[in-house]
Order: sequence, then C-alpha cells, then structure tokens
Amino acid sequence: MDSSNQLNSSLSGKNMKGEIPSGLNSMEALTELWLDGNSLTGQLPDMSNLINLQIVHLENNKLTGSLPSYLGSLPSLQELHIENNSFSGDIPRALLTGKVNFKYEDNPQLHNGAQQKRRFKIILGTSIAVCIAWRFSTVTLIDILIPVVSATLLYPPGDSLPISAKPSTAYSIARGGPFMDEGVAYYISLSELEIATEHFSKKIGQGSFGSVYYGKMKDGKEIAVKTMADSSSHATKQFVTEVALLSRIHHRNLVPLIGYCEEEEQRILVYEYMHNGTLRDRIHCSVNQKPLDWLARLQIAEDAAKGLDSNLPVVW
Ligand SMILES: Nc1ncnc2c1ncn2[C@@H]1O[C@H](COP(=O)(O)OP(=O)(O)OP(=O)(O)O)[C@@H](O)[C@H]1O
Repeated sequence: MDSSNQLNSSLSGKNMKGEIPSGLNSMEALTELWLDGNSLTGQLPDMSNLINLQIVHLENNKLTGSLPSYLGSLPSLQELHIENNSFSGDIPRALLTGKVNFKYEDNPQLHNGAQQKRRFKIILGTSIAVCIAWRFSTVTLIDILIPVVSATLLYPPGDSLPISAKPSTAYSIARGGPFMDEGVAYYISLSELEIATEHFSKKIGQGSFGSVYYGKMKDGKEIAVKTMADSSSHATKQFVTEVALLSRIHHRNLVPLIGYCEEEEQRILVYEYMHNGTLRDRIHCSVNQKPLDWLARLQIAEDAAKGLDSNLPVVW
C-alpha cells in the first residue's frame, strides 16, 4: 500500500485453493495482483472495474476458461503473466500488440489467433497448389470442392472478431468523492455523559488518549466515550485538532465523532460505538469469529488506505 491510495496484493505461493473471488472487481484501487504459484481453479472473475491494475501474475495455477477481451483494454495494464494454467480459446488481440508484457506459455488449449491465421494462410496456399495440380489431371469433384475449401479457410472457425473500440461501461461510472457533507460533532454535557455511561462504569478499552467507556444515549444510540487522561499541551493540541477535524470530516472509513465535552478539567471525545471489535482482534482471529479470508483482508487494507487518503490531514 502506498501514499497515493494504491493497493497491491502479494499472495504468491500461499498454497491457496478454490476460485478467485468475484468481489475482486470492487477493489478499484488495486494496482498489483500477485496470485502466482497457488492451486487456484475456475475461471477468471470479472475484473473490468480494475482500471488501476498494472501488474497481474496468475502463472502456475489451475485456472481455466477463456481470456475476456476487456483484459486488453484495461487502461493501466502493463504486465500479465498466465503461464502454466489451463486457459482455453483465443487470446484477445490487444494483448498481443506488445503494449502489455504478456506471457502465456504452457496453456495447451490457448490459441494465438494471429499465428493461427498465418497457419491457415499456409494451408490455403498449399491447398490451392494441390487443387491446381489435381485440376490439370482430373475433372472429378474439384469444381465443387474448391469453393468450399476456400470459404472454410478464409473464415476459419473460432477466429475472434476485432475488439470493439468502445470502452467498458465500468470506466465511465461516475464516482462520488470521499467526503460526506453531513453531521457536525456537538457539545455533550458531562452530566449527560455520566448518565449515558452509568458513571463511566463499563470500560471497554485503553488507548494513548486515555480510557474508553461504553455508553448509551437517551435516544438509544450506542457510544464509545474516550476520556483524556493526559493534560499536557501535546494532548490538549491533539484533543482540539481531533474535535476540529473530525467535526468537519465525515468519511465512510473513519469512525464518526458524535460529540465532545470539555468540563471540570475533563476532556472527552464521543464516538459512534463499533460493534465488531478492533481490527487487530479480527485480523489475529482473537474474537470468536470465523477467520477472515484473504479477500476480506485485502478489502480492509483498501478501506484503511482510503481512510488515510492523502487528501485527509492525519492526527498521529
Ligand atoms: N468507537 C469505538 N467503538 C468501540 N470500541 C472502541 C471505539 N473506540 C475505541 N474503542 C476501544 O477502545 C480501545 C482504545 O481505543 P483508542 O482509539 O483510544 O486507542 P487505540 O486506537 O487503540 O490506540 P491509540 O490511542 O494509540 O490510537 C480500542 O482498542 C477499542 O477496544
């Protein structure tokens, strides 16, 4: 993951089995996909939305099916390696122009349309020569056979149609910006917070800012209340910056700040309560939940990267 909101997945040689999940297509920030040296099966999922994809390594798997023609039109694609799989059908011509570093050896059922055409031309030449020689020696079925053979050779079955210049509709989908212009953190009185947290009785965590408590507002909204233990100038600055920034910035990948409190030497931040535990717990499977699959982990990395997008000032 780099600072320019890019994501690459390096899952080479991880002994992965099964199909490449179709959810991959929603990871538009993906720039590199390394899945080589696994035991992946099935067809390629739709990847037509991955307009930032530059490098794809799928070699040494058990993938089947044909190569979709949009692959040759992915605007950022520079490298595509699919050697030693079981792909079949014709290779999209756009992948053979040299623009993409394309490696496809050891896919016995995969055909290079251009080479196949040359082979047909040679066969056509030979057939005509044989026919002419035969024509001079006999007048049996030749008059019928020549038009049939020519027609078959000029339009070989399976020769792919020219690729449409029309771009995939996926590229033209308008996407909204990362900011949502709604909600501003508001002031919550200490007495209100004491009621909501039952006098700060349910501690749910501890961070560098201070202790975090569970609470429930009068309207039933569940909250995480961060109390500031440190009264140093650095902590004060952090508090002021966090309130100022998070009041303005709402992003679907950032926990929403609901309100704040500054009373009787107390500095408190009130966030929306997140039910699914911490990311750390989920990643390390320390909660009683099913382990996350690699796609979910990749999605989390992408969402975290979006939250840290360079357009947002970050408080460390
Ligand atoms: N919005 C929330 N919903 C549910 N639990 C939360 C929430 N915010 C914090 N917690 C709990 O409180 C703990 C401490 O959170 P906090 O954000 O203060 O620190 P941190 O992110 O763990 O570390 P740091 O203070 O260094 O950023 C978390 O690990 C989590 O268990």
